[in-house]
Amino acid sequence: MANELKGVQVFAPATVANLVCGFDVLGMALQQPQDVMTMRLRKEPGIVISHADGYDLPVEPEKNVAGASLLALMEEYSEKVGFEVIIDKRIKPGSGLGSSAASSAGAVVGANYLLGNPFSKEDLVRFAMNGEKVASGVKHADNIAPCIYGGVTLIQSIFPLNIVQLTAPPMYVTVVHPQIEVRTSDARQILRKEVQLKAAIKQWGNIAGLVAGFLKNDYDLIGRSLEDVIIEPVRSILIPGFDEVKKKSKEAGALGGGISGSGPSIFMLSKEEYVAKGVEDVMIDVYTRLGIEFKTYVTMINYEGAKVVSEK
Ligand SMILES: Nc1ncnc2c1ncn2[C@@H]1O[C@H](COP(=O)(O)OP(=O)(O)O)[C@@H](O)[C@H]1O
Ligand SMILES: N[C@@H](CCOP(=O)(O)O)C(=O)O
Repeated sequence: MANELKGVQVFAPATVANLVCGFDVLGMALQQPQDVMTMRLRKEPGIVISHADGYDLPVEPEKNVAGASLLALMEEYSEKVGFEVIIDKRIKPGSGLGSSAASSAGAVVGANYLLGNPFSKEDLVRFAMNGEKVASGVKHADNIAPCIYGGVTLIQSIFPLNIVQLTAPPMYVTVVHPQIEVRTSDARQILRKEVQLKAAIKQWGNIAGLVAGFLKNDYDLIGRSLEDVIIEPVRSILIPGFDEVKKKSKEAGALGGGISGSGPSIFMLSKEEYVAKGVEDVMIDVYTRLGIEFKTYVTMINYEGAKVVSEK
């Protein structure tokens, strides 16, 4: 039964997908930045979307990732319903911080709450994957899953969907977002479709090592496993300053890191806050010298995920 609520405000976190070696299967939710969405039930069926963020994004439901996700949810809901969605994006589209996932996930989390929570988190991931299809042409779940579940997630299988929520020790995440746009669809287009067996062996060893490091709270193992021999060599050429940021961040004590999602954002993991702040200084120095506009964040893993923060 739908809640007799006027409306809700939803926070949906940025996410770091891939986590270096786990292309399309690993992802982590961040405490900052977050998208803010205001949603309410409409008496008439249908979806009305507006943006309060100045981004020139489509508002036709089937062209906006939030709308596409809500359409999937409405198809499975037992009654005809309608939603109004006001999106205030704090995660810039094309950032590599799961902008499309935040809008998709926030929309279905808010809708589910307004309907009295009839759907499971796994259902919500399935619905929100329709938003990723609009954004990048592919129904990947490695941003959506951590955005909805929080923390760190593993997509063991996409079809059928099997999400494994991992434990992970507290870590600082330093992010630099060079203000250039790298669309996920483009960053997928340039990838080779086949890999060498030698590279595959190294990659799946790193994925297993990274997952084991998270589960064992083993920071050294996490650091040693943050290596990508398949995707990063191809995509890093799209990101000016990448190699220098990576090298100098490690020298500053970071555990490791790499491209956030499909880029251009770069993330680095650190055990201590002072190291995370030193890594931020490295990032500021590199992009100031390159003369490229950028934003930085020093944040932590968000163990909660997208949530309704207030009722209107
Ligand atoms: N509500 C929305 N939020 C973010 N992106 C959207 C939204 N609706 C449509 N899009 C499209 O999705 C693309 C952003 O997806 P993507 O390139 O994956 O960015 P990110 O890497 O930040 O997730 C943009 O090009 C934009 O046109
Ligand atoms: N696995 C995807 C992740 C895209 O993340 P985003 O934050 O750039 O949307 C990919 O690498 O293509």
